[in-house]
Amino acid sequence: MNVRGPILSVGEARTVSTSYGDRELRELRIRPERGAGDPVDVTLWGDWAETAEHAEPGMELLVTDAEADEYDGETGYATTGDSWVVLEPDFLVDVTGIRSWVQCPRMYYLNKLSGIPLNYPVVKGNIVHEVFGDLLRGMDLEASVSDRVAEAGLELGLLGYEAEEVADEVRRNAAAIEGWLAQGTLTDGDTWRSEFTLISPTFGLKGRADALRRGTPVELKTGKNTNREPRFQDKIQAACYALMLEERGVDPDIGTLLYTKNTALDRNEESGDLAPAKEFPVGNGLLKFVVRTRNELAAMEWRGLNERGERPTVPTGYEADANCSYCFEQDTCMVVSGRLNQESKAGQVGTPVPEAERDYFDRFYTAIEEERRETHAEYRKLWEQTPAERAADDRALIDLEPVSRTEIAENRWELRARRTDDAVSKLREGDVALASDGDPVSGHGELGRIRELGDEVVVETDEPVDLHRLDVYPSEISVDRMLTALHDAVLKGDERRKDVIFGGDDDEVEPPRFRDDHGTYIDNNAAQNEAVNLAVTAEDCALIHGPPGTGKTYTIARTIRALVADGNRVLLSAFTNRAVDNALEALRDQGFTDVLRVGSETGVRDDMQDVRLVQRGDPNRKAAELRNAPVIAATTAACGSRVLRECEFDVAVVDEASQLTEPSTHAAITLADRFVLVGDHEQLPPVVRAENDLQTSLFERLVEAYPDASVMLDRQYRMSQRIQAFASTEFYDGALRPATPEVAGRTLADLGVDPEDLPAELRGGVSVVDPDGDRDGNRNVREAERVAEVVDAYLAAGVDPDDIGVIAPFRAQVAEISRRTAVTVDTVDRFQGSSKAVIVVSFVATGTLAGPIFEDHRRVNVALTRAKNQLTLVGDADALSSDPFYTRMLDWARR
Ligand SMILES: Nc1ncnc2c1ncn2[C@@H]1O[C@H](COP(=O)(O)OP(=O)(O)OP(=O)(O)O)[C@@H](O)[C@H]1O
Repeated sequence: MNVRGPILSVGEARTVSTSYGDRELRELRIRPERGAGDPVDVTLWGDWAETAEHAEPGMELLVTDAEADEYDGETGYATTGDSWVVLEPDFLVDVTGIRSWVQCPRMYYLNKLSGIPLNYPVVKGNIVHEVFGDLLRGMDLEASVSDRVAEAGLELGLLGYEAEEVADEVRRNAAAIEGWLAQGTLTDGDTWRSEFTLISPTFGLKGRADALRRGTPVELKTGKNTNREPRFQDKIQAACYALMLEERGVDPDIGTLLYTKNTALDRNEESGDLAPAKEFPVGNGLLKFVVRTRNELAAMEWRGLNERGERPTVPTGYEADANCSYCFEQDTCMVVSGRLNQESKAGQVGTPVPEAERDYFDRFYTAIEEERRETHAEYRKLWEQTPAERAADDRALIDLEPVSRTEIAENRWELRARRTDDAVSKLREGDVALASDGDPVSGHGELGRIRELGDEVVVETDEPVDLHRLDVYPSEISVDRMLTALHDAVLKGDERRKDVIFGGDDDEVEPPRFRDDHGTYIDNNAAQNEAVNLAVTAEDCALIHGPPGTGKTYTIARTIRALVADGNRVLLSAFTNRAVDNALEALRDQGFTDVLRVGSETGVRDDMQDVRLVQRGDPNRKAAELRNAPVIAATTAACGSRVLRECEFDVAVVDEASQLTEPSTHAAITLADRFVLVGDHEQLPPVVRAENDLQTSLFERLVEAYPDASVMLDRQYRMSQRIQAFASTEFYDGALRPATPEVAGRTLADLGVDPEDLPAELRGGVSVVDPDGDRDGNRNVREAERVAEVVDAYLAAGVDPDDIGVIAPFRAQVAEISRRTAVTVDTVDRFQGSSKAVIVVSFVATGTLAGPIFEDHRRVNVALTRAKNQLTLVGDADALSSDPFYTRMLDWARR
């Protein structure tokens, strides 16, 4: 049986004599049934006693195949020969993390902080891996090499490599693979799968195996190893995959390491074992070692968050017996130790960063790790929820019927499947999701990008899957990128800028500075002109606060033109692809076209594909394209990629900055000398799961700290006077006004509608409809029907369907309404940044206002400021009047 629960206490190590001789043991007291049961003792025998050394009260313990024993009338549990002991099973460790941990725990920490840099061994390694996959799929070696080298054109170019020299080297590495594949090591009966994603709920592990051969793991290493045995850390990596395969009921007794550089040497050389493939037995002892190592790592991560000392616990390097003088990471290790004043075996160089910066680093390091835990909790739902529960939770589309799997350009696969119901989900076109054969955890799952989400679902993946189910994928990549951005901001950032952002060590922080030369850039809007001036003259940073429809995008485009005219190279970034593309469109409208868009084909809007940087091609040409563009446009997520981390800019202009966490903002602004943040902290805040410092954007903090460095755009080009009044008073101190009389006077009549054709309650610019019905969970069916009737009335009066939008607080209600109308229905989050002539808002609440409807007032602000001509609120007036804010809203709407 399995025993699982939080640890209450950890006993001392003891040695007892048994019939098998002396044995170590350690007792832990835990609360079983995940904390719900009465405390029991669990005895960890033998090597598992070592895991108990890392255990602490509060951590979660899992013992599989435990046996129950009675002692003094109390039931206790003990490990058996079949048991696995897992600490913090909910913490998902990546296999590559375990690999670096066994080399040196500090290396694990450094890799986490600095991410994967752009260097030749990494890029070449990737190419060889891709070629390996191609060879397994039966592709011709030459065709694969030239194809894969071309695909890496941009990265190679940035590193100063020519295609031919790389192709030669890859060919030599690939020859080892091909030779091995042909050697007869493989019989016809060999079944292969390349690139296989594995997740382990029991062991708290995840990773992607290079290949599986007859169910056993094969790992490819682009190095040389002339020893008989595979390298220890390489074995551990393969053993991790073996462990995860074992959990799926396969029993992989061997692992294979393929060292591709081995045949690059003369095969007749006497010294060393030059066979590229090295097999090793995967015994139970090795698997247990892997689990104990993972436990050690998970325990360190737990202490980092739960032992609140002065600084988070991080590895020092003394945990391992690695020799620092042989380590490639020695310099990095010493610099990080020196700058952050961390203890480390390698020693320290340099002077520590100021106290305020170290505190900032520690505070955000912890906040990001908390967010990682929340991401893992999302992950867990993949196996803790049944498919039906996940579908009901909007996290998966299930019961898809596969239609086709087609190999398409760039070695990708197009998977098509038919939907068998009209269920809604959080999934959207352009999202990365987990495509699977129905079971993403123990079946076959691949990450892919959603291309279409109609009656047919179309997903693009690297490997083919029978598409039966599509799940929201709780990626850790944004967490990882926040960490590297934090690292870069604190360790590499410019001193003056760091003073502005982190406050320096003095109480007296010198505010951002500006040059003193005012110009006229926009002549019909004083605040916009002031904003461009701030941005152009900023020596550190400028902050542009733009309420709804005030011309943020227009101002950004004008700013970028002015900056480029002054000889600056500009990075244009935003939280979403949509905002990046909107800004590019505004630039185009203003006659400026010299931009390069960095992003994936599916992420970038169709009409911006012509300026998208295609990474495939001649290295020199590709690198020059990136280096010479005066304006580069990419999402902040892309700014954390290894390609953009290599780029430098004079100015970074970041839109939607109020929706970005501080570390995500750093990802863009550390690439530039100066920065301009544009946003509105009265609209949607950063989307994070943890409740901590990540919830406040850098934009908001700086606007409050440096009011003189910010300007608020106060003329809006969207809403009629009637519609904007409430938002202006509630959120912008009454300062928001319509930009022109034409905007102020917008009505339904502008849409060619005769108001007389509408019921009285649907006219007048702003109106309220009070439906009957009851809230049932997150939906109100009667209200959904009423909303559909309202929409029909507008359609009948002649409003174009494209001019109407419906906003609801919950996806369940969005689904109810969508079933009843063909116009766009969505949640607030999906509506931010867009507008419609007519907006209908469904509030769902009935009776009392139990539970948040639009979670916070900033969401209501977004909902109420999307309409240009007519805004109709549908909601239970009694419920709404129970809250002062909504009472004021009703008063305004009924005026
Ligand atoms: N100074 C201006 N003169 C004329 N038109 C303008 C000016 N500023 C903005 N506009 C127009 O107003 C409309 C809204 O501007 P824009 O899209 O830039 O607003 P936004 O603040 O980015 O909107 P959102 O709140 O959706 O982010 C656009 O059609 C734009 O061309």
